[in-house]
Amino acid sequence: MTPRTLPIEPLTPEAFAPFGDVIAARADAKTFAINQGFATRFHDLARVDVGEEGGAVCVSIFQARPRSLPMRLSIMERHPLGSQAFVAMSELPFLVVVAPPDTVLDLGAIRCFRAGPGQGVNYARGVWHHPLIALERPSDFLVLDRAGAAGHSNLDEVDVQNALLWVWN
Ligand SMILES: NC(=O)N[C@@H](O)C(=O)O
Ligand code: NI
Repeated sequence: MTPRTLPIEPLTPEAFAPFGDVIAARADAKTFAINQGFATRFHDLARVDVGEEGGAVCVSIFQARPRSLPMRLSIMERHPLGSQAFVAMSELPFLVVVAPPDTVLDLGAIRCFRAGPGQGVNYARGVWHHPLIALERPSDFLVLDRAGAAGHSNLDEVDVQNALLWVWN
């Protein structure tokens, strides 16, 4: 395999649309002034899709340790029964590595986005992604994904170390 470095793309709703939603105070969001004008609601930003096979929304915090760059991708995973959202609770950037939700991972279709301060992502159900890639310092993430009955596997994984896919800073 020839080593390949993935370009790091800016995270925009349009570019990320094949993989899910960008969770942010987006310019294209439907907004409402609420709470007597003391807040603005950026409405309905992401599709939380966890109902397959009796699933329910699960709200968690991931305390993530930063990865060091350059980094070779190790694994790609997907959750066939539910979406998964990550919203940084710090002002730090993080990397989002994704591929389309085909049953078989397409190594050539893997893309890397950089989520900036104030941005989060919601992986649509079945979208391939690398496990959370936090940067710079330990940081917390709010995570919304699927809680389901035992015995319903919601995780497909592929070891991609031999694909020699790298992300640099
Ligand atoms: N293991 C776990 O819950 N996290 C992964 O699904 C991930 O995408 O980081
Ligand atoms: Ni995941």
